[in-house]
Amino acid sequence: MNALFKNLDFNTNTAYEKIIDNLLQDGYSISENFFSSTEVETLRQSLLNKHKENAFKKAAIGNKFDEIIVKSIRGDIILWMDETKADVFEFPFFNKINHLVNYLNKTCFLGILHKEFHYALYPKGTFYKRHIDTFQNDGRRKLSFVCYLNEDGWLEENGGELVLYLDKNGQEVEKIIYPFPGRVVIFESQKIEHEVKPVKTERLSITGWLKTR
Ligand SMILES: O=C(O)CCC(=O)C(=O)O
Ligand SMILES: [Fe+2]
Repeated sequence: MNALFKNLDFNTNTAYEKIIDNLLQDGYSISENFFSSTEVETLRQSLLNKHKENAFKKAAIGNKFDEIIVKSIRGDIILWMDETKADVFEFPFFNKINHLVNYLNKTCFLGILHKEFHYALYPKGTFYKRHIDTFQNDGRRKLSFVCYLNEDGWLEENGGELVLYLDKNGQEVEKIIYPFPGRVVIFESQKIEHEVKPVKTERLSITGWLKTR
């Protein structure tokens, strides 16, 4: 085997292959149990601990250096994560993300070089109006990633569904996705408009972006 192919030698991961197939076909993918219930529980605790320390800020429209708060557009509060300071709560999260990113880079030549993630908490009554993630003048965002950290037994009536606006042969189709714990949604940042419907119960998540150079 020559050096190039040796580098590409790795085990096929069926869950990741499904994500890739779905992304190529539909522009989005939904994975159930991407994170185990223990991992979700740990990350939820991490989020809630940091929230208790008042570390969360009102989310902004614009990138993280450009904080114009527009409540009529989004009402979540967020905290950017710092991988270099990841603690025992966050370590398994970044491990899994890096594993996925390596796989995507090896199999799809996506060239993901950067990533950014934040915790998000949507208090009761808040929402995030229809938008596209690259409106925040960050064209490097390739894939958007959301994982839900709500408690087991989250009900559809709690609201806060993510709606993806898809194009099916020139017709707009809505894909409704409930924020069930452990569920991960990945979609093409530059293509898919989406919104978070008003929540009736506090809604917890981590949102992030896989970015090219
Ligand atoms: O939490 C979600 O389901 C999506 C959040 C979102 O669209 C964003 O933060 O840009
Ligand atoms: Fe978004």
